Amino acid sequence: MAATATAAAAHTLLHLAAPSKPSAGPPLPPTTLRLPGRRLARLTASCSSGSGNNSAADFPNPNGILVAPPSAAAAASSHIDVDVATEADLRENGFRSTRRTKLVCTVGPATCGADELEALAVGGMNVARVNMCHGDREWHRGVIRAVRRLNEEKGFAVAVMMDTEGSEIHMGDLGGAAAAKAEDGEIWTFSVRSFEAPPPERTIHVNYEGFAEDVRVGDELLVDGGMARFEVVEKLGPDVKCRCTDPGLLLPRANLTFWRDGSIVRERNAMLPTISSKDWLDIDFGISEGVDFIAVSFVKSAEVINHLKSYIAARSRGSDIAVIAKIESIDSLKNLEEIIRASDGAMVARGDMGAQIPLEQVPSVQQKIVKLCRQLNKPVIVASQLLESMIEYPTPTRAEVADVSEAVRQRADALMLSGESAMGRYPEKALSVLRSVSLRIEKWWREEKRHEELELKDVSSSFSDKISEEICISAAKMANKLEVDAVFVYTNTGHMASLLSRCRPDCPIFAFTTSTSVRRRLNLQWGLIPFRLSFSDDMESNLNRTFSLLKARGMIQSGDLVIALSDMLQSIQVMNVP
Ligand SMILES: Nc1ncnc2c1ncn2[C@@H]1O[C@H](COP(=O)(O)OP(=O)(O)OP(=O)(O)O)[C@@H](O)[C@H]1O
Ligand SMILES: CC(=O)C(=O)O
Ligand SMILES: [K+]
Ligand SMILES: [Mg+2]
Repeated sequence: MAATATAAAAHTLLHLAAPSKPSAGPPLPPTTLRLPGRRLARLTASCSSGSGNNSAADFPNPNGILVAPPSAAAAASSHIDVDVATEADLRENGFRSTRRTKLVCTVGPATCGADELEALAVGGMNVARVNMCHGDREWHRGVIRAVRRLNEEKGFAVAVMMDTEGSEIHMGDLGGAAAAKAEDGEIWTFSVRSFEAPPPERTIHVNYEGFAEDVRVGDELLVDGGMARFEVVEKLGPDVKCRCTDPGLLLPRANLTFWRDGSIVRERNAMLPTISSKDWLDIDFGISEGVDFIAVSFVKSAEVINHLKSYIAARSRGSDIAVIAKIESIDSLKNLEEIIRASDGAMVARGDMGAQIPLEQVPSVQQKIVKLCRQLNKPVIVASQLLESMIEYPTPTRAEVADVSEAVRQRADALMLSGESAMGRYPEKALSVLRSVSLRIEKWWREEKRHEELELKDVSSSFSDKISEEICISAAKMANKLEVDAVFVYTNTGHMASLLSRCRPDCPIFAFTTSTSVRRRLNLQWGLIPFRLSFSDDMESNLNRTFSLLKARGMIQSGDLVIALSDMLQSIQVMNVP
């Protein structure tokens, strides 16, 4: 095999040495890539020049190697698409120390500029989230396109997630104000009337028509699950007068719940649709902008997920958008398993969840959802308030670091920043805290050789899928016992890569796929390093080509021990890189 590998390497290198564009530039020494920092940004900034407005134009990556655009399938045989942030991580830290936990950043006013987005990508953002609760479609379009441009021009593979607004009860947008402060004893008016901006003083619009009818004098009104509390003192037609009993900050479009005798009141509001008419328009927008994930807020049942999935299948003609169920309401907890089975992944949306169940139940619910998702082979994101204090301060609290550590220790696929990256003062610092805490806990876990005693139940329904599942379980065991450097998986749909990720092996998983969109979606899953590469069903030649391409970029070395799997052949091989 060594002989063929050398021949293949020579063949491929010939291609690399003769790029079709003179602009490829001289190769840069690998040591010029450093994470974190702005250096990479400046280095790659020149890459965009000359690509004009042709988004599919070839461009040299920082290593001087020509990288194929997604559409250049014919020319792709000697190309491999690698995320520049991951490549730098691999070069700097080696296989064993790459980060396994994925990072999602909510993009907002603090991070929507091209430079800020690039800084997040350099800092390890795997998925950019836009929240349709805030901003208008034009704003979101700008962000989605900026992320795409970053990927095309600078070699990142950041996926885009659109999060629906949902139709739970919430306040209006405060007429443009960033926040309002409610003080103890003040009387505020919550009204279903619409107001010209700015609304009268101490007046809040409520989006739910039935609000004034459903509440009763004496009810307790909670803003964002307890950021501020009010007691209903008087009802006057569409207006409800409330006295502030727990002072706090009111943020635009904050969630509202009302409580009676210690229980949350869910009368007609329980009948609100999960996907409102505005959400459907947003979903159409997301489909046309080609987002990778749609996260559905306030999911109540599996039915709504199935409905959305068939809508997407009919609308998006082949391009696959993954549907993530946000677990944040009492109903979603009641129907948890069927919802997760129907979805392509789940989010533990602790913000609203904490407003619907007692706070002390949130940690155990989180653990339960993370475990269930792992069993059902669905990626899971732990979200909200991970580093809340970093909205204002440059360092996290000890408790926040402990919370992040716990989510990493539970081996959630991904962690998410909300306000910290959307409107906080230190988005890059917050991301770097997630990154360093993830790396540290993952390392500690490996050093302690803690392979948790999670007995993985069968997930596959077809016999062929069962074979893939068993291969992945065996490969992960072998990888741990033989202490291999990486598992390579050649996968068309990404399924075998996710089955491997589910086993949470000690080494990273290099997932090779022919599809740009599959590659972006795999970016949400634990331990996967997705590459785009065209390959055949001849594993010998796939491996030789991959080895020489990765070696040429300094990402692997002769002698590295690798296990290789393929979902076409359902094969498993163990070998040293020649
Ligand atoms: N596109 C945006 N424009 C303006 N502000 C935004 C935007 N996205 C997020 N924010 C701000 O960041 C805060 C946190 O974002 P986050 O996405 O967690 O929203 P949220 O209102 O808590 O809703 P959700 O329950 O869907 O997470 C928001 O309350 C809002 O103030
Ligand atoms: C993320 C989200 O929607 C929540 O925590 O409520
Ligand atoms: K939302
Ligand atoms: Mg929410």
